[in-house]
Amino acid sequence: MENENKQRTPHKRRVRYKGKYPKRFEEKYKELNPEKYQDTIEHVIRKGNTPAGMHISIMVPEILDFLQIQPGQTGFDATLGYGGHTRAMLTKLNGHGHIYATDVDPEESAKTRKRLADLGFGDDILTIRLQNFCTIDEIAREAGGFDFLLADLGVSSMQIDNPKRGFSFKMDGPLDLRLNQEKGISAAQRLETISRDELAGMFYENSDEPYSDEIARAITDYIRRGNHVDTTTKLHRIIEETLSFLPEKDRKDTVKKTCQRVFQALRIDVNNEFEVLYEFMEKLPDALKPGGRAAILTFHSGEDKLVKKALKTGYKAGIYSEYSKDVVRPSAQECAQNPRARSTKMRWAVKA
Ligand SMILES: C[S@@+](CC[C@H](N)C(=O)[O-])C[C@H]1O[C@@H](n2cnc3c(N)ncnc32)[C@H](O)[C@@H]1O
Repeated sequence: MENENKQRTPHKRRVRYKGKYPKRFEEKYKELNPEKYQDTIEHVIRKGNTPAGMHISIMVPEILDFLQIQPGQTGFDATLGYGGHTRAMLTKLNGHGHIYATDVDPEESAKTRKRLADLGFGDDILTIRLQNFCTIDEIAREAGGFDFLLADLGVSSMQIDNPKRGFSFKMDGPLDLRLNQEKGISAAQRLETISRDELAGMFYENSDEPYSDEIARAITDYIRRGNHVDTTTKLHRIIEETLSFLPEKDRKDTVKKTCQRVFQALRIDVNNEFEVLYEFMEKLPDALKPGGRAAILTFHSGEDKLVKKALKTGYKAGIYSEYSKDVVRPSAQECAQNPRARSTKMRWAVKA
């Protein structure tokens, strides 16, 4: 009875705990300032993640071991990115020699140029060009040929993690996928004009997508009804709906893998990745000095097949004295620490 007489206090809902880590890319103020918040960065890396605005370079010891860089040599880093490999190679030069580096991303390469200059790697030892690596012949002419060369293909973590670039289906953003947002057309624009058959062919040829036809049909039907596939979320949803016929137990995983393949196929297309890689591999032998060493990291089977074939053909023609008959893979420990290393394959060749 006593209880009934007690005045009821209205139940107050507890405020939901939002967690102490910022979740949105723009809020990651500590991670986005790696030089300032070193301990936060180390903590994120120890947990097996890549801090926002940063890229963890892959297979650094294996690359350095193969390239055998000596002070006084001239090298080429075809894919500057965050500059981690460039920095490691510069350190091997010990203040003597020169590295030329290219990247097509104006936003990230400007940041990397500053970061490396702040570390003491200025124009005297490092030349950075906002240029496609398929112009390797021009740069080799200027440099007088290369003793060592690295190409770490694909995209950097900074590009993947920045929702404004549209590389990841996991974050909402414009469906762009260009490495240089100042040139060419975005993936969204490409989808506006491409035919259904060509789109299905693109998904199949660039990424071996098993549901190429179904997804191409769903996208082109959606556009024909007057809609635009202009965000990562819209494309993700279309893929999800297209695969809704799958048994529930397999669906989530298949949708994820399909998204990865479809986004990759579009990225390859809007950046002409196979065309420029083919041109680069054709020009590579003439860019190397006799005895010059080249290492190439690939991240999917299309790239790897192209690189493997070019090196094998060059070896058979006597252009290379040695080449990697088997791929070199990152260690299990590296893959555990950096999951983005898992799909990496390294191939190499030595100019005769
Ligand atoms: C995997 S990241 C390189 C990361 C770098 N090795 C590091 O340690 O930070 C690949 C980079 O290559 C650039 N890239 C891709 N294709 C290119 C091309 N055809 N020409 C020049 N740069 C390219 C991308 O913009 C990206 O910055």
